[in-house]
Amino acid sequence: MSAQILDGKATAAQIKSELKERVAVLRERGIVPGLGTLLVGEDPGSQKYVAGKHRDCAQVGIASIQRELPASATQEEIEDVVRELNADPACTGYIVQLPLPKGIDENRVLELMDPDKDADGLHPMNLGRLVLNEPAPLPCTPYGIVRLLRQHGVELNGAEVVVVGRGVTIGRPMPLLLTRRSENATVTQCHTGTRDLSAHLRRADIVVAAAGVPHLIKPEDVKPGAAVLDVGVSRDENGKIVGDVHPGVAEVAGWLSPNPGGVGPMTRAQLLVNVVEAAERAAV
Ligand SMILES: Nc1nc2c(c(=O)[nH]1)N[C@@H](CN(C=O)c1ccc(C(=O)N[C@@H](CCC(=O)O)C(=O)O)cc1)CN2
Repeated sequence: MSAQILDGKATAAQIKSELKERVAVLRERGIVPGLGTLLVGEDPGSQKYVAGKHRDCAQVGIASIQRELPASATQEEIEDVVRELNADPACTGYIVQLPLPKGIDENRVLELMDPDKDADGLHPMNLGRLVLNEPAPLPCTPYGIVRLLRQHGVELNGAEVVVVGRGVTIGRPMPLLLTRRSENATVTQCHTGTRDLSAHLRRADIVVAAAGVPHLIKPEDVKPGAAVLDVGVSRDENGKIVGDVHPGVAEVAGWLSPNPGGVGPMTRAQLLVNVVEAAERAAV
């Protein structure tokens, strides 16, 4: 038996069509939501993701503000653009595409952002609000995953979830989201220091694989019927995506998110949700 597909492309398309209507309502009131992006360097993956975000904006009627700096940009040059986006009234929300080049203090850049314009939910103030259970823009990939699971009827309430990874965009915030009362899952966070990863994985009803290690999750590690989300992105010699999940997992899992076509489009859709919600909040 083959796993059911957690179709991120289709779910994201549905979210975008709802957002298009909400943006139209805002525009009728003279409010134009605008997403800013700051891309530093020439990483082809990051360039592709940013281009995708602006394509999505065009589809739903959100204005685009694109800022780019070379990989040689200094901390000060990057921070100057952040200050500019903070002050730009046309930019109602923005993101700094991560990772930033080596030698740049990413946390200092994130901290300098206006938390009210943080479309990624990664500003320390907004991550703190998530910890405190206060309203805040939610980190895009983790909330995209929650919506993808809900859309496909995967039960979160009481589920045993294993998150593999501890990065700032997914691994750290994912357990915070899943353990809220509204999701009510039990989460084990695993990482490169976990002694017996397979033992944890075999107990999981849901696996979120965000380690960036090609084919880390093997069929024999997965409980039959589990939902498996492949979030890892490595590239082969032709630039093709290789996920964290071995293709054989499709024969064991109950649900599987393809990669590409699973969590990536949901990350982008959730970004638009954050931009629209911020514009709606500001309009009241
Ligand atoms: N500021 C941020 N930086 C990064 C984030 C983030 O949420 N905020 N997450 C990742 C990259 N990311 C978003 O920026 C992202 C990853 C993947 C996709 C996507 O649509 N992927 C497609 C495949 C595209 C391809 O062929 O390469 C898919 O999965 O179908 C969008 C956004 C790190 N940085």
